[in-house]
Amino acid sequence: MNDAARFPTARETPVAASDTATTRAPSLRIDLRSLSLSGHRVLQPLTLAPAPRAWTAIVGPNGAGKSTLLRAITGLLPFDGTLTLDGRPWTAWPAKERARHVAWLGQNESAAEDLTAFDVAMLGRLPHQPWLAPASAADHAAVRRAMSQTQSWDWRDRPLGSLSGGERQRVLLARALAVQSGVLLMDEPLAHLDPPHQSDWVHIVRERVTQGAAVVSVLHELNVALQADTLVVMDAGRIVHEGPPHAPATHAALQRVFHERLLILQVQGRWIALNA
Ligand SMILES: Nc1ncnc2c1ncn2[C@@H]1O[C@H](COP(=O)(O)OP(=O)(O)OP(=O)(O)O)[C@@H](O)[C@H]1O
Repeated sequence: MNDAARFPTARETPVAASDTATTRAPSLRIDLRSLSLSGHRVLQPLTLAPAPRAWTAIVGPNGAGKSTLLRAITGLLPFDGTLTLDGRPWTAWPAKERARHVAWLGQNESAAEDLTAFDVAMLGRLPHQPWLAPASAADHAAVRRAMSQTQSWDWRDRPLGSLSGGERQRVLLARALAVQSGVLLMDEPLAHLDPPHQSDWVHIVRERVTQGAAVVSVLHELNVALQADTLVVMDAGRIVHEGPPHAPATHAALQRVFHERLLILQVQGRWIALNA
């Protein structure tokens, strides 16, 4: 029996009382003048302020600067400009408090391969735990909930290094969800996920957004990105368009940055992009 047969899908996961609680998304904002890596200017002037109760998808061609922007807005890369959380400079926040507000799932993240999947997901609770204190009942409940949502609870006792690419990604996603933060930033979260788990991911994002969170994801899967509330289209280190997925201007921007190599169609009420 596979794990999907033993565990409820994200859609079916029972909603615990704590999951219905409203999340307050602090306002995160980056005003960037420039960002250079190894002497090469990678990002041009831009501003991004992800809205609460909304899912923002960042899309664009390879090398456009999507991952760099996401790492900058997570405070992981120095740049010329300002980064604020609730109007207060990023660096003025105590790191632990900041980490309770903003959770991050990086691209191809490395993690301690010999830790169990459960312990990896529990790392998401560190910002909630006093120094050297054991995990609380609330920590256990948050981890169980996150691992059930991503259908990774089945492997909780297995070392991370023994999991397949998709299984590992679902554990790392559980770690980010377990933070229960108001802002959730994810770089290529669908990497290695099969189509049903991609759909589950969309459902999880929708649930977090309904609760009040601001979710930002860098995505190569345009068909998934077209389900977001807002698309941020990047090209050559710039944000060239920001708009809803149904807007003709958004479709035109996508066509421009992908050199008219797309067919953007509406099928059964949903926008999809085919390679042309
Ligand atoms: N350490 C580095 N030194 C110099 N240039 C870098 C460095 N890291 C990234 N770059 C360059 O910065 C640009 C933006 O990279 P980034 O990874 O942000 O793009 P991306 O839009 O996420 O691309 P992809 O879709 O291929 O993942 C690319 O041209 C890349 O080659």
